[in-house]
Amino acid sequence: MTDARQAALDYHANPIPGKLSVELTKPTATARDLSLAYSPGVAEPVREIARDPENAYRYTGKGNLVAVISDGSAILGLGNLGALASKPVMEGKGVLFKCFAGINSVDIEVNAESPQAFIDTVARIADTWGGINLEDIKAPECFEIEQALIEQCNIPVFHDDQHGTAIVTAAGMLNALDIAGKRLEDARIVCLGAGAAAIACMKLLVSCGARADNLVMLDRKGVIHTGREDLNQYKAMFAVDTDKRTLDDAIDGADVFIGLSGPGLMSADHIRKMAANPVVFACTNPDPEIHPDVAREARPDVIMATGRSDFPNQVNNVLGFPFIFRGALDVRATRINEEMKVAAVHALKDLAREPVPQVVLDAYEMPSMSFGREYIIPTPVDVRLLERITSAVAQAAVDSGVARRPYPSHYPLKSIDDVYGD
Ligand SMILES: NC(=O)C1=CN([C@@H]2O[C@H](COP(=O)(O)OP(=O)(O)OC[C@H]3O[C@@H](n4cnc5c(N)ncnc54)[C@H](OP(=O)(O)O)[C@@H]3O)[C@@H](O)[C@H]2O)C=CC1
Ligand SMILES: CC(=O)C(=O)O
Ligand SMILES: [Mg+2]
Repeated sequence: MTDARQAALDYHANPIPGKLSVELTKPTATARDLSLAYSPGVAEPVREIARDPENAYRYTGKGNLVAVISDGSAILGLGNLGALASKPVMEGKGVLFKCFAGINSVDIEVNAESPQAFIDTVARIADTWGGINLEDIKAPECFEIEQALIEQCNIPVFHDDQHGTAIVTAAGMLNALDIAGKRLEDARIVCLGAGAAAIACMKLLVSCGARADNLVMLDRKGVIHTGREDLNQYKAMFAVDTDKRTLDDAIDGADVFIGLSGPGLMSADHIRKMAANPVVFACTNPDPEIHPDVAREARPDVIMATGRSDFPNQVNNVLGFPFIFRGALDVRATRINEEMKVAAVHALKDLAREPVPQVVLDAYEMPSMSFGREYIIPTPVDVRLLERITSAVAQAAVDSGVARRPYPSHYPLKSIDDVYGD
């Protein structure tokens, strides 16, 4: 067993199994405490919530509680390994919710025999939460599942692999192309993968200015072109009239490669065929489409990102979902709409251009970091993400009419200790 593998297993096993626990927020030491926390006192908030369901936000943890729900059908880039095997990732998302945005979460792994069974299961427990983060559910089922749950729930339902990934990818891409001296409108883009993350990323890039006819998407069978008869409706939106059939064909002269597919699928020869200053986002986790060292050796002019924490430029939805949910919860948004997503893109993109605080340099053991090839996007430990993205998302929710509460008077948030306000 490698040292890294053993270290990861030890981290999860010791000193107690798992990465999350539940904490108490009220005193429980005395008979009086217990009579308030449980019988008879607990009956009072029960009656209040039965009278008006909105009181659940006042008397329970609902307003700061997000369910992280998966069926384990697309766990990272590891594939369909089943609901239970997804639990370490879902606990991990809970860790990130808590440490970066002060949000409590519960992970729920659902064994569902069909998308409808999954939808029914989640819809029946939806009132418990302030929001629902769907995670690692494969395409195309994820699209139907998310849409149905958005329609059935009056809390935000957000498939992180789609929208969290798209927001972070768009922010990183706008910055990377700027550094490369190119415009999104002109960029020739190749996207390897045509699933949850890829479809959502390409949709958002198009709405940010990328031209659909400059974009080639590939799945396991190759280029998605208009001559194919095996395309589902989501892939068909990206079918182009082209004689290119393989990654080798498509990558020739491309400005951008985005990998949301599987490990090791891009070669040094592929990257050598790209245009000057190629932008390569090899975002499959844990092992990217091409290792950054291989990419840099083949193309010293590459602007390279991965989904991992151990290389520069981590393009990963961790930069999005904790802060997006924070903003949505704090204005009690009924949904996370396009305006909120676009606001998050710009907040994230703009923050990368500001000086990096010493605490971030210390966390990354770097003498310096500044906007450029090796720093196209902020790091997840940057506490300013909490301030900037959360404020932008909350404001967009208010402006677009999906907020049920006004813009929070305790914003901007400077730390997770401030999330409950005064
Ligand atoms: N960095 C980040 O923040 C994120 C990264 N990801 C990564 O993106 C990847 C996809 O996740 P997700 O979209 O949720 O999963 P899905 O199962 O929805 O989609 C996977 C897609 O990858 C394609 N694919 C798989 N193997 C190959 C191959 N050999 N050649 C071409 N295409 C291939 C599949 O093709 P087909 O349709 O033919 O089956 C499918 O379109 C994962 O590796 C995941 O780790 C996902 C979310 C966030
Ligand atoms: C980061 C993430 O959500 C994924 O790889 O699936
Ligand atoms: Mg995921």
